[in-house]
Amino acid sequence: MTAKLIDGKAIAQNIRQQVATKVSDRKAAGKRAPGLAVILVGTDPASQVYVGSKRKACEEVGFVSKSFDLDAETSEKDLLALIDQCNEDDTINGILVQLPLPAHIDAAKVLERIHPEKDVDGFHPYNVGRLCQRIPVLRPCTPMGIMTLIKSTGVNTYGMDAVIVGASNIVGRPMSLELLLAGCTTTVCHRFTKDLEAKVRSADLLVVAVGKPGFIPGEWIKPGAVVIDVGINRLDSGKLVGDVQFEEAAERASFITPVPGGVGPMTIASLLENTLYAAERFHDHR
Ligand SMILES: Nc1nc(=O)c2c([nH]1)NC[C@@H]1CN(c3ccc(C(=O)N[C@@H](CCC(=O)O)C(=O)O)cc3)C=[N+]21
Repeated sequence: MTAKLIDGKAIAQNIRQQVATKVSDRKAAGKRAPGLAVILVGTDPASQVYVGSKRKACEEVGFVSKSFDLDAETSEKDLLALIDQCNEDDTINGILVQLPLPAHIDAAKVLERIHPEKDVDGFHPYNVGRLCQRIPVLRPCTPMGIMTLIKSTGVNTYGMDAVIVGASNIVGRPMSLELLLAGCTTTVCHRFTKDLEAKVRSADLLVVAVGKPGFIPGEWIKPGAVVIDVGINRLDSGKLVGDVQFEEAAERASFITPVPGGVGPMTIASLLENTLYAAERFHDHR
């Protein structure tokens, strides 16, 4: 392997430590600990694991985490009422509704109900629009964490050709806005893209978020490229792998993220940063 590994786990741990220090300083100054409401609808085992690690991370840095576990049949109306209640609650600085939601609930409607100042996932159209117009406030957590990883490499992103594979609302689209803001020329690929191979081969910076194990062959990586793998796929063997064929890609890339221990831990670190930011910027008088 010739690429340098980007150690997301260590970088995330460092951010968590910095957030914890700021929280204890706030407490010493007589201010309230930031509060995060974590709302889970249903009992999807993967969602339960992710929500559990977010709650644990909150407590580790000294936040107050408020858990709302609703059963899978909860109506949209009841969920909206809970969000209204969290919007009103001065002890809550951030609201996270774990996705995916059950099919009978309109997720876009739910996310729009969260007050933009408490939208620590950065999914509200207001916050996406702010990022689009180069005046970000609360930024979507996974792309924000990826920007922190890219900065850690010291590479200059200005003028890079960036290719993003996957055009979801939670990763691919906001990722393209972040990279545009960082001076890249960005191409977003999706299921209708012609000649994906040629586009990937042209990438100085590649971000892959499709959720298919080994979807990008390692030979497609341009020598010296920076490779960010957002996929987390569990194989039947129990092994976790990304969307990029790691060993082959690592022979060609200059920097590459591992799975696990790459992008995943950064998503949670960004959530903590956003919650602290919301508390300081919008609710500091409390
Ligand atoms: N409203 C909302 N916000 C989210 O941020 C959100 C969501 N819904 N729904 C589900 C996805 C998934 N997600 C992850 C967070 C951390 C890891 C993580 O820490 N992964 C570790 C461990 C992987 C493992 O062992 O499973 C790693 O990659 O090293 C992964 C995935 C946040 N999500």
